[in-house]
Parts: sequence; C-alpha cells; structure tokens
Amino acid sequence: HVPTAHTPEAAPQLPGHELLYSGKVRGLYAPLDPATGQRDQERLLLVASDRISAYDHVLDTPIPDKGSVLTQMSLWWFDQLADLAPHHVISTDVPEQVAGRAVYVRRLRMLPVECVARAFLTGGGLAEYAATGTVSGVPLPEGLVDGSRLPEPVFTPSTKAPMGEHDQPISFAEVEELVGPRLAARVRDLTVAILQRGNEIAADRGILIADTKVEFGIDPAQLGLGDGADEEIDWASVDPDVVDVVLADEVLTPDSSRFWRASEWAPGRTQTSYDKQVLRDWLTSPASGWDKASDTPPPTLPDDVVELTRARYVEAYETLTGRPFTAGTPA
Ligand SMILES: Nc1ncnc(-c2cnn(Cc3cccc(F)c3)c2)c1Cl
Repeated sequence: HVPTAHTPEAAPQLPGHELLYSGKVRGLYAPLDPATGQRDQERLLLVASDRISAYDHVLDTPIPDKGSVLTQMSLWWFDQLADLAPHHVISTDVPEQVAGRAVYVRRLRMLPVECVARAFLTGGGLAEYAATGTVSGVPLPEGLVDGSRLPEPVFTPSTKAPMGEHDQPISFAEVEELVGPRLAARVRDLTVAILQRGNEIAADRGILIADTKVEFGIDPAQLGLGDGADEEIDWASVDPDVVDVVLADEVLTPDSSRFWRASEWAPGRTQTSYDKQVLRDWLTSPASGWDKASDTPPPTLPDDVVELTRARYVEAYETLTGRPFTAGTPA
C-alpha cells in the first residue's frame, strides 16, 4: 500500500515508470507493463536522489553520489542483517538514469508504524527524558545527558505523519492498538536487534549509530490479499510466527539514522554528525548569510561544502563496508 502521491517536480519522470510517492529526498515509482501501460502490482522502484536536507529544509544544491552511497550502504546492511529479518530487495538492475541509486523491491503492505530505536539519547528522545525521566514510556536511569549511551537500545516508535509533518512519538501500548500485541512485540524486538547489530558492526569501524528508523511490511499474498488490493488490514489478526515480517524501505543509512564518529563522542554536549556537520556548520556560520530561524530557504552551497559533504558519505560507506565506493554501479 503506497500512499497517494503528490508529485512535486523534485522527483524526475522516469520512462516506463509512474511516480507514486515522493519523499523529501527519495521517490517511489511503479514500473509500468510495456504491453498494457498498467502498473506492475508486485514491484516498486525505490529511488534515492542526491538531495540533502538540513534544518527541515531540502537544499537546492545536490550532493553528487549521495543517493548512490546511501543505496549501496542500505543494500550492504540488508545482507549483514539477513539472519535477523528477510528484506524487500529484488534487483539492482535499474534504469540507467538512476543506476546505482535505485532498487526494485517487493511491493508490501507496510505496517503503519515508524519503528525507531535509540542506543544513545539525543534529539527528541532526550527532550522527552528531560521532561519525564522516560522515553516512549520506558523509564531510564537518572543523570543521562545529551549523547549518553543507553543501557540497551530502546524502542521509541512514532506514527506515520502526513507528508511534510513530523512523526508523533507513540507508546508501545499505542503500537499494540495499531497492529496488535504480537506484531508490536515482533517489530519492537526486530528494531532493537537491528540497531544492536548495527552498532556491533559499526563500533569495529569507529562509528556509533545513535538511533535509527526502519519500516516493516508484509507480502499481500500472505495476508490473503490480491496484489492491487487496497482494503484495510486487521493487523491484530496477523500472526508474525506464520507470516514473514519483512524489513523494507532503507536501513541504517545516515538519512534514516544518526551517525557519529566514535573518536568525537563526548556525552554532555551536542555530538557532531558524521555526514552533515560540514553542512550544518556552514549554514549556521556568517559565511552563509542565512538565519535558520527565519524559515527562509537555505542558500546554495559553495563547492567546497558540497565536496566535503560528498567525501563524508563516501568515507562512511568505505569505512563501514570495507569496499571502495564506485559511483553509479551497484557493488
Ligand atoms: N517495499 C515497499 N512496499 C510498499 N511500500 C513501500 C514504501 C511506501 N513508502 N515508503 C517510504 C518511501 C520510500 C521511498 C520514497 C518515498 F517517497 C517514500 C516505502 C515499500 Cl519500501
């Protein structure tokens, strides 16, 4: 089930494909059957653009290869996590206009929950903890500060807000109301296990993953639905021990997660972002002439900021995977 699209110019037209849904920096397309022009009901094309967002704005300057780096990092993580959960990837044999930065995926019915887990406390989770001593209803030790490592990753789910709005944190009890206690427990356990595994692997490479957001879906056939079917699903009736809970969307990328350099980690202050700090520092410096409180769009980026930011993405990919980044071709 893919939300109806609003089709801003941001996502390009793609021959043989229909744009279904355009996020801030990504697009979701349905392949069209060349014979009938009908949408393929079993596959989607998930495209990552080179656009980057900061301070809730999508910048007008692309970061070359960002889409390709993040796509290839996600593909690598799907392999590293294959023992924890099946994934939705079918093929990287994609149209040349999006080579290296798109994947064909199985079209699933997505659970209506943004599955977030936190291994370190910062951002919205820290704010909630400061106000209540808990996060998503989970009591935490006293005395935690910005960047504190949590005793173990905590599941902090959100609702899927409408386009352009912020997701709203919800409690585990609300997740149980949304998808039933069995699926709720399963996606909680999977999300925590994915972040735990991600940090085990990343720590060996000097990277900390503070938090991450993943999405899960289920094959319509396993729900007794036709491919094109759009009817409401009674999630509470779904038994996760019978169906496959599939890891979809993107996984453990710097867009879906906070990446920090382990060598720079210092609880008690704002941590530096592995990938976005160069961009943030320039945008908040006098050099940019921009005021982030003004709600005006950020200015075009200078070449050195673009190149340094591109280098951060490439460095994150090569450090994590141990593979040289090759632009435009899937690893
Ligand atoms: N395998 C799947 N089956 C059905 N739906 C999805 C799905 C729906 N939405 N999203 C998030 C998203 C991904 C990219 C570009 C966007 F604009 C939005 C992912 C997936 Cl991944």
